Formats: sequence, C-alpha cells, structure tokens
Amino acid sequence: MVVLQANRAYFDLKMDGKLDNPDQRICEDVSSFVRNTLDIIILISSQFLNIIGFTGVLWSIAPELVYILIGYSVLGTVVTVKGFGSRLMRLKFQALQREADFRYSLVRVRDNVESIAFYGGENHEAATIKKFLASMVANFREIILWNRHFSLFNNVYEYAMIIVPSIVIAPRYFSGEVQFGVISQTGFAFHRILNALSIIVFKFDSLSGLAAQTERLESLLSALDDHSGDVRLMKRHLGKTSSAIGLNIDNDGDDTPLLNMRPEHISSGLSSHTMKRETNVVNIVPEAVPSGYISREVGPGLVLKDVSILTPNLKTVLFTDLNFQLAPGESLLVMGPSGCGKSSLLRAIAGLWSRGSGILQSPLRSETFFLPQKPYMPLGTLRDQLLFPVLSSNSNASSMHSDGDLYEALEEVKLQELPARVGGLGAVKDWSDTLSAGEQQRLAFARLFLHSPKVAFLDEASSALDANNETRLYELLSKKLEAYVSVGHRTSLVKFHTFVLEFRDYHSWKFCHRNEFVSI
Ligand SMILES: Nc1ncnc2c1ncn2[C@@H]1O[C@H](COP(=O)(O)OP(=O)(O)OP(=O)(O)O)[C@@H](O)[C@H]1O
Repeated sequence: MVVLQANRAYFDLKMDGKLDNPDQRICEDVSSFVRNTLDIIILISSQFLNIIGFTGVLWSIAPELVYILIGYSVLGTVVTVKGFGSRLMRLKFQALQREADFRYSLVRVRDNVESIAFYGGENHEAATIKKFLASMVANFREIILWNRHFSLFNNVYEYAMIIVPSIVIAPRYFSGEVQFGVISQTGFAFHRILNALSIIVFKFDSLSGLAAQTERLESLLSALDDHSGDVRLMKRHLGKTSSAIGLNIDNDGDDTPLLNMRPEHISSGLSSHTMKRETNVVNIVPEAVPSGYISREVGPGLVLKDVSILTPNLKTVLFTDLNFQLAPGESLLVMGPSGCGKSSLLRAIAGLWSRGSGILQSPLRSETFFLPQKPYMPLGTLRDQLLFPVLSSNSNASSMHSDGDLYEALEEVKLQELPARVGGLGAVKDWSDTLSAGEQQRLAFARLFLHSPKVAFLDEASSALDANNETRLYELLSKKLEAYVSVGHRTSLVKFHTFVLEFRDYHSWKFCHRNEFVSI
C-alpha cells in the first residue's frame, strides 16, 4: 500500500526501471520472509534452551567434549559460510528473480492476447517464455548441484562425530569409573548440543533462502527510501523557491498540491514573471541539462514560466523555456511530432514528473482530471468504471451520483445500450477486453463528465474515435468544463481550443491563438 500511495512511488519505481518485479517482492517475498523468520526465531530459541540444558550435563561428565563441540561447530560454520554461503545465497536470489520474470512473461501474454494473435506473434512469445523458463531451470540445476555438494559436506560433518562421545567415555566405563548408562547419556547430550551449535550448518538451506528474501526486500525498501529522499530533495528545493516568492509549503505528496499557496500569494507568485499573451516561437538548444526540479504553485489558471523538462532517465532535455498562460475558461491544444514531449508536459502538470526547471502554476489536483490515451479500466463493475477513481462502495459516491446520473453520462457518450448489453451497472467483466478501444475512450469521457472537474487534461483521449464521435465529445467538453488542455494530432481539434501549443523540431515550440494557427 505504501508503494501505491506514498508520493506515487509505484509510478516512479516503474519509470526508473531499476527494481525488478516489485509485485513479487511484495506478495511472495514478504510472506516467505515472515514465515521463515518466525521459524528461525522459534528454532534459535529451542536450540538455545538445548544448549543451556545439556551443556551442564555434558560438562559434569566430560568437559573436554564441550571444547571439542565448540571447536568443531566453529569449524563447520566457517566452512559452510565461506565455502557455500555466498554462492547458494546468490543462486537463491537469482531463483526468486527468474521465477518472477518467468511469471511476468506469462502475465504479459495473458494481458496482450489480442495483439499477439493479430501479429501472429505466438512463436516469438513462446521463444521469449522458453528463454525465461530455461534461465530459471538452469539456475535450479545449479542450486541442485550445490545442494548436492552441501549435503555431502553436511552428512560428513554430522556422522564424523557420531562415535566421538563413545570414544571419550569408553575407557572410563572399562575402568569402572562410570556406569553403562552414562555412555548413552553423554552421546545424547553431545548430539543435542552439536545440533544447537551447528544451527548454521544444519539449517543453511532455510537461512540462505531467508538471506535472499531479505536482500530483495531490503533493495525494495532502499528504492522506496531513495524515492522519498528524492521527494524530500524536491520539497527542499521547492521550499527554497517558494520562500523566495512567499509560498507556504505543505506537501504530503498525495492528492494535495506540492505547494499550497495562500490566496494573497496566488497573483503575486508570478508577478515578477509577467507573461505576454502573444505568438511565441522559441528555438533554443540548451547548453547544459538542467538538474533541478520544476517549482510548483497553485493558481486558478495554468501558467508555465521558463519550464524545461527532462526525460525520465535524466539524459535528454525535451524542451526548454516553455512559457504560456491560460486563464480560467481558456483551453489549449498541444500538438507536435511523436516523442517531442507532449505527454511529458502533461505528466509535469499532473505532478507525476518534476525533473527540469522553471515554475509551473496549476489548479489544485482535486480540481483536475486526467484522461490518458489508453483509459485505465479497473477490476470491478460497470459502475466502478464510471466512478473511478472514487470507490463505488464509498457512501459519498452513491450520494454524489445516482444510477440515473450514470445512465445519463453513458447516453452523452453514446453508450446508452451498454448496461443492457453487459447485464447492468453491476456487471463485472474484464473491461479492457470486453470493450473496444473507442468504447473505452467514450467511457472515459463519461467518467470525466461525471466528475466534472474545473480543468481536464486529455492525452490523445479521443484518438480511437471516429470524427463524428470526437466532434460531439469535444462540443460537450467545451460546454461542460471551465478549461481543458488536450494533446492531439488532428487539426480538426483546433476549433475546440482557445490556443495551440505546437512543438516543432528539437526544442522548438510555438504558442498562438487558434485563429493564428497554421499547420506546417
Ligand atoms: N521511462 C523513460 N525513459 C527514458 N526516456 C523516456 C521514458 N519515457 C519516455 N521517454 C522519452 O521521452 C520522450 C518524450 O516522450 P512523450 O511520451 O512525452 O512523447 P509524446 O510527444 O507524448 O509522444 P507521442 O505523440 O508518441 O505520444 C520520448 O522520446 C520518449 O522516448
């Protein structure tokens, strides 16, 4: 849950791409870690009691056996740790990683069956899965091989000592010093203590598994720590910027804005950066990659002052010194060639991405709504799809939107027949598979109309729609919403927006009124 909620760590971990399979670490590694840790704690406690109980007995019969036991178990532990330790731990770590990769490759096929079938990519996918399987099996083979070596050592270690107590006690028995029963008593105590002192040798299999799980969980936690360190760094950076312009920082990193601005600061925050509402053509090649963060402010409109944005790998500047402002009631269409950074701009506005420089003023996150190109269809009912991200079980959801509202929203996007087709608003389906791409986009528009935010951000949200549907939805959008920013490629969208921001070649952009827009 922390991964999902804290400062959207799930998004950053995925964008970083440094941590493999966090899902497996959370689901399986955590449960095995807890189970194995409990087993080991119980075992250590019982062996500790054995040591206390039997050392006294053995010491009273033959103290030299206690010395032999200590020396022998130290030797066994050193050989186990040095000879087998790091290798078996690495193999077990790899086993967890490769098993997770293999499972993920199967899940990817399940999630993309249609695309794979259209491409006829079965052989390619089968070969990829086989590769993952082969690497998992190869690792298991190596584990078996090393386990065989270790079992051999383990047996030798255990049985080499079997007659030692008898050898030490036998002369005393034959000289009448001790009775026969003392021999078996000595042997019993000796082996109980040997088991207890050699816990690392005898339980090495579980311990090496536990070490591998611990290492995987530790790297997950340190990735989360790094992430929160980055967030703190960003806050500190934003703190400096904000105090310079008189802002009040209050960031819990979630649904609230990064900076909370007191109303009296809203207009003053950017007063030193007066914007000119005029056609802007900027073509700058940056001399150095900006290494800081974009400063964020809350305001009624959308204002960008000298904003530069980096790609997630921090290696490339997508654009520099982007300046424009939208007052409430104005809308913007962002156009430009693929890969120029249009979605990255929306990510920055949404607060999902902050690496770059400049100042970005936008409304409160709770007043905005984002529509990605591929709508997210959560698991659940048709009602859940419409209300997302509000939980339909939430009592506020039903008081805010009656079933009548939901039917009306569906009618607006021309999906009025959908409930009857799928079995009502309570029907549960795999919606990404059940609905066409265009239907999913229309459903996302219905979701947007139901939430009726002040500002909407649409990233090619109508790309799968025919021209008629797209026109209808944009007409509705312009009537229902105060402001919106769309990313799109079709010039037919220009008429629904007040301004156009057009990215051209590398680092070049143009901001103009729609009447001045000339497509190149
Ligand atoms: N995780 C990442 N690591 C490195 N580079 C990335 C990452 N994500 C995106 N990029 C790069 O950032 C650039 C901008 O991506 P973005 O998605 O903003 O482009 P776009 O203009 O929206 O493209 P399109 O019109 O094709 O959707 C692209 O060149 C892309 O390859």
